[in-house]
Amino acid sequence: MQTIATLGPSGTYTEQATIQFIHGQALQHEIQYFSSLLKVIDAVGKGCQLGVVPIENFSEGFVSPVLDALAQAQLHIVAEILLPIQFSFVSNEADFDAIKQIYVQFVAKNQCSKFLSQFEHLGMVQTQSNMASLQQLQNNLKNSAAIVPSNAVMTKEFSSKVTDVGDYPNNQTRFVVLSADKHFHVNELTTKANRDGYKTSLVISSGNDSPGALSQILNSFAEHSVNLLSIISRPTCESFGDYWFFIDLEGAINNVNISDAISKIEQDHQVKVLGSYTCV
Ligand SMILES: O=C(O)C(=O)C[C@]1(C(=O)O)C=C[C@@H](O)C=C1
Repeated sequence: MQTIATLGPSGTYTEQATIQFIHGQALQHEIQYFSSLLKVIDAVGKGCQLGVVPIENFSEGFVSPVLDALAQAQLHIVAEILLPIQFSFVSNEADFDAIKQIYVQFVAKNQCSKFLSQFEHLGMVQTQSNMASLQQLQNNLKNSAAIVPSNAVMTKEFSSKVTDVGDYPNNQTRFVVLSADKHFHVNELTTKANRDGYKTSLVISSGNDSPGALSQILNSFAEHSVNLLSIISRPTCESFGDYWFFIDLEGAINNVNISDAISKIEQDHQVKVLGSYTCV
């Protein structure tokens, strides 16, 4: 049976996105759990045919370790999934003064920064996944608390529960489905393709540091009437001043304006197409 890699233990938002994808596409894939997002990415095309990872949170921005891994990996984004995210704070200490440590996933931490600011003086134990935060709390209940997905805990499981501790009420995270095979078929009849349209994600190397390098890239898109949805830079970690530009464009790669703009940019820069996909 084919497998799809996701972030474990079971109960993460990434698993929820994975299940939504499997059901929406009527796939028979078995879910395989990994303890970190990098391990999920690493498994795609090796043990697992597909993988799902979060790429951007509505307030926190892009998930940097995922971008960095995608710049290097030979993988393709074949679909995107958007999920509402809500966190709760749970503990068996009724008195908050008794809490000495809080387990929280590294991306979730910044999505709950206002609520967590009252515990600034405490040790935050950063975890790799929201369900790892819950498991660590269950293994070490005394003087501890955790930030967990609201739907992961029963109402009476902990004596203290504060629901909806995120900074923004309409918090959302965007997840991407990765495949080693760029022709992996996503069934568009079951997608919202017609409503939301295609998006194309690129990684462009900044190349030789020269005046106007970035504006040259942006001008190529403007000249071809291509709408940019987002742009973010990440260090390549090869030398100072060397960056990857991650760019999301509105439209599919087979749109002639997009392919012409990319061909022009390729004259001076290395361009990698991460994928052309819709929200499913
Ligand atoms: O899937 C989960 O529950 C995770 O722990 C991962 C993750 C992420 O890294 O973005 C997923 C969604 C939320 O934005 C916070 C955490």
